[in-house]
Amino acid sequence: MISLALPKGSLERRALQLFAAAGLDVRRSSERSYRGTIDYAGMTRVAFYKPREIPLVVESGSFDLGLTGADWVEETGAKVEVVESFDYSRNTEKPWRLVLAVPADHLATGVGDLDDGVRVATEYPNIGRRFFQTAGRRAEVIVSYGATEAKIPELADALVDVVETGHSLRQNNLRIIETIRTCGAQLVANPAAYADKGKRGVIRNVARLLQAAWVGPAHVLLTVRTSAEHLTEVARAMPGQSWRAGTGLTDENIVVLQGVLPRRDLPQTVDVLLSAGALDVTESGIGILASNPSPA
Ligand SMILES: Nc1ncnc2c1ncn2[C@@H]1O[C@H](COP(=O)(O)OP(=O)(O)OP(=O)(O)O)[C@@H](O)[C@H]1O
Ligand SMILES: O=P(O)(O)OC[C@H]1O[C@H](OP(=O)(O)OP(=O)(O)O)[C@H](O)[C@@H]1O
Repeated sequence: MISLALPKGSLERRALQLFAAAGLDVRRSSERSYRGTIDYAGMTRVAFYKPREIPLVVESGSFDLGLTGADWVEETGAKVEVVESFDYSRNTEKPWRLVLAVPADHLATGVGDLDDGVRVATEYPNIGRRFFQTAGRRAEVIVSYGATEAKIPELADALVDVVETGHSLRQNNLRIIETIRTCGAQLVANPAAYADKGKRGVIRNVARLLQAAWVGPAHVLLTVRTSAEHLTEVARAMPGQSWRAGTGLTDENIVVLQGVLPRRDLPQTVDVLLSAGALDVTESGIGILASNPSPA
């Protein structure tokens, strides 16, 4: 029922990990195969495309759903529904940026310091032009097909490009003077498919599974044992999303509590629980964390 375009290249490895973590393993004969399958009811066709093409093939209806970069959604101006966002980049679990950069020894500290007619190399001519228009500066946009840093100084004076770690800019002696926007990976849907009741259901379920697999590992499950005597204080120290899991195997006086909390809060919460009188605290990793927005 649903066809899916997955990103080839920079966004591919983490996309495949995320789909696998959600139980939506993508099977294909080899990494060079651009067709795959996902064993999930309603997912009929899976293909790999360049992220820059995905917004357009989703807009046209060639695919119902696609995972691409927010930069290409904006650059193409494709009419698609953004269903979910995931802030990862090629190498990190953080969003990347589109920036304006100049040679390190340039005196400019912002776009306003660049001369009218400045030559700007970019793979994002629409975003680049709009940025200069909004800044009230006239720029000559030079379309680049990659290795954009190399265009300076022969073809361009500045560039608008993707920055993740900043390594490429440093290696080419360039310096950021403006951040144009931050970008993450986006799950986008064809508007007609999203309006169709059956397809929308599958799209929403896939998005929910991916989101659950995205947030799950950032959380932990705590299992806490306490004596009935310390229950009130220990329960108070439990995370917001907690429940009573049972009593001790042989000792009715032992209460077992469980709760979910962000992994970053773990050290502090363990300290507080033990100080409140907990007998022990066990932490387990979480794969999927799925919940209804408003539980009954
Ligand atoms: N470190 C990074 N370098 C390049 N692109 C990145 C990085 N992190 C995230 N991205 C995003 O990955 C996507 C790359 O898509 P694009 O269609 O431009 O393919 P590409 O230029 O051939 O690059 P690649 O094949 O390496 O993915 C873009 O949305 C881009 O912003
Ligand atoms: O900040 P960084 O971590 O260095 O990542 C950003 C760099 O990676 C991308 O280039 P890519 O390797 O995809 O080659 P390309 O320039 O030919 O697109 C992008 O165009 C930047 O050059």
